[in-house]
Amino acid sequence: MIYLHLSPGFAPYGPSIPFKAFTFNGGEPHLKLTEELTTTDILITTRLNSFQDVGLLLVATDALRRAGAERISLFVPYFPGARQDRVMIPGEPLTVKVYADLLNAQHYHKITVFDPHSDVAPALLNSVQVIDNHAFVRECLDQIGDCKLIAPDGGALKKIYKLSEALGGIEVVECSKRRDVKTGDLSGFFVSGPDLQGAGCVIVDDICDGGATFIGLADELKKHGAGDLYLIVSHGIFSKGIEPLAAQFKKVFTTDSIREINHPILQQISISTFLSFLK
Ligand SMILES: O=P(O)(O)OC[C@H]1O[C@H](OP(=O)(O)OP(=O)(O)O)[C@H](O)[C@@H]1O
Repeated sequence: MIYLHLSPGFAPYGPSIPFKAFTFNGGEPHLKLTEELTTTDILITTRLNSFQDVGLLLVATDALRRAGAERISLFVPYFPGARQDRVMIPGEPLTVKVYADLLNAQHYHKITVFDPHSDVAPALLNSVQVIDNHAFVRECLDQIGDCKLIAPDGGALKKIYKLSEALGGIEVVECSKRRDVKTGDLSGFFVSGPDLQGAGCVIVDDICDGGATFIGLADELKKHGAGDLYLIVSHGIFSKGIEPLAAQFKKVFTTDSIREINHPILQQISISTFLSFLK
């Protein structure tokens, strides 16, 4: 197997098939393979953060097939549109299915995703492989030490209990929040259970976007007597930057699945660390 690393600097497991990518003046993505393929078994790695990224992936897949590739797999750790996995308001799209249909139409041998937001994307994809967040969280906890695992909302409960079991039964504290369907605003953070008595607390979740979920919950955890607070998120969008999180958390851990970002309280662990199956 050889790799085609479509996102520069991302997931460099081995040398990439050489190519030149550029955008035409009209905005269309374009790509040209600059050497003949030495094998027909290819793994494409890419971030898919925009339709431009998807466009490049589709033309790259076509170029590979025309150059003789027979078995093409895809590694896309952050699956796009994953949070629009249900239609809450009439008139909205089911975005996760739009992306899944586009990728399924490419007939990839296997599509590998990392810690998807819900079961919906994996259920929609043909030949999918899901990598859970266990190895990633274990590596972060090795640096944090004793702590309680915080499940930020009802949607995270199933995953966090599985994680706790995989990590030897770390105590889970269940929390909840309310998100307004129309505005997306958050309210009503709730921490269950007795006073936390200064215990270190680690919120584990799949995505940090603006961070309101975690900042609101951090306030509530402190009111419940939490000690040092940590945040572990598989996919760091950080659309409002790290600074608001820095006021609440001693350290934030994430991967480079979406982008690279530098901040003194942020530790980014390369996604490639957890992908032994690719070697
Ligand atoms: O950083 P933020 O902007 O606060 O967003 C992060 C939160 O958003 C996602 O959940 P979401 O609220 O969409 O969960 P749901 O799918 O259960 O509604 C994600 O799993 C986080 O919990």
